[in-house]
Amino acid sequence: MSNLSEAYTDNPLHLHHIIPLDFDSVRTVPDSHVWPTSHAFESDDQLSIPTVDLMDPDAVKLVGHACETWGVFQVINHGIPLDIIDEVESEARRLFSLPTGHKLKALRSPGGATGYGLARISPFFSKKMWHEGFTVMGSPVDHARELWPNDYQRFCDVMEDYQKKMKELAITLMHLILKSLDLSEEEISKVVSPGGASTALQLNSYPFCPDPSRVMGLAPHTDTSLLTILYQSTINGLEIFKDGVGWVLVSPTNGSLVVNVGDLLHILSNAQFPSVLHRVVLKEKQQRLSLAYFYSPPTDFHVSPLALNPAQIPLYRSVSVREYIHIKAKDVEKALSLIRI
Ligand SMILES: C=C1C[C@]23C[C@H]1CC[C@H]2[C@@]12CCC[C@@](C)(C(=O)O1)[C@H]2[C@@H]3C(=O)O
Ligand SMILES: O=C(O)CCC(=O)C(=O)O
Ligand SMILES: [Fe+2]
Repeated sequence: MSNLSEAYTDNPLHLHHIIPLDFDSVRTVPDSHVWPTSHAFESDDQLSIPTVDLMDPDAVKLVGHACETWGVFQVINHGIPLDIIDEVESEARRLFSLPTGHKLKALRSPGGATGYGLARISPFFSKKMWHEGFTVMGSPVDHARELWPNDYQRFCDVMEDYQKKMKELAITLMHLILKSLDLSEEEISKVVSPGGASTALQLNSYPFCPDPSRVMGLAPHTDTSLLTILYQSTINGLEIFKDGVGWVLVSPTNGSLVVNVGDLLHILSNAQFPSVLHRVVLKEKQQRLSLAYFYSPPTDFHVSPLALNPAQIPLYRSVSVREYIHIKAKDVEKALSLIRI
C-alpha cells in the first residue's frame, strides 16, 4: 500500500457517500441528484485558458504567467503518445460499461482510497453528483482482479504505463513552474524528486443523463495536489472559475492536456498561483470520460511558502502533505484558510 493511500485510510467515509446510483436503470433524475442552480454565473465571453507549447524556448515564462493569471493552462507538445491515452480511455470505458452490480465488486472500502465509487468530496454536498470514479494508486491489480478474474492484466499494464508517463510529465512541468518562481535547482530538487512523490490516477465517468441541465457532474472543488494533469476526451463539461469573470468552459482540444494548480502549489507559491476552482456540468446527452493524474510530494514532506523575496511574509504555515489531507477531509472548503497565518 502506498503512503498516499494510507493518508486517506485515516479519514474513512460512509458507504452511502461511496456507492454511486444505478445509472443504468434510471429513466428520470431522482430528487437526490437535482441541483437547483448549477448553471449560475456562467460567463458568456469567448474566453479561454492559455495554451503552452512545451517545446517553446520560453516555456518557463509562459507556464509561470499562466499559473499566475489563470491557475490552469493547456499543454501541447507534451510528449505523451496519443495511442497510450487512447488505450487508457478504452480501458476506462470497458470498466465503466460493466453493469453496476459488477462494478460494485471493486467498490472502494470506507477506509480505502482506491477502487470504484463516488468522489471523495461527496459528503460535503447535500445533493449527489452524476458521477462515478475509479481511483488508482500504483498497481490496480487487486480491484482489477475483482472485476475481471481472468482478464485483468491489460488493464493493469495500461494504467501503470500511463502513470509512469504522467509522472515524468508532472516532473517536467514542476521544474518549469518552480523555475518561473526563481527557485534554485537545489530547492527544486527537494520538492520534486523522481523517487519520492504521492500520485494518484482518477478515472472519471459522467454517465448518460436523461436531464443533464438539472444535475452536477462534479461539484466545485480545488484539487489537493501540487498539480493535476487532466485528459478530457472529446465532450464538453469542465468549467473553471475565474475571479471577476465567472465559470469559463474549458473545451477539449485534440490531444492536449489540461494542467491545473492544486492547493499544495498554491501554498508553495505563497498564493501567487491560484488553486483553481473547477466543476463539471453535463452539457450533452452523452457519457463523458476524463482521466485526472494528481502529483504531490511524499506524505511526510512539509509544504510551506518558498517563493519569498525579502519583502514578503509567508501567508501559510508549513504543513505536511499528510496533515493537509487530514484537514481537507474534515472541511474541504475551509482547508486553506485553516492554515493561513
Ligand atoms: C489523490 C487524490 C486526490 C483526490 C483524492 C485522492 C484520490 C481521488 C481524488 C479526487 C478526484 C475527484 C475530485 C476530488 C476532489 C475527489 O473527491 O477525489 C479529488 C481529490 C482531491 O484532489 O482532493
Ligand atoms: O472530469 C473533469 O474534467 C475534471 C475532473 C476533476 O476535476 C478531478 O478529477 O479532480
Ligand atoms: Fe479536480
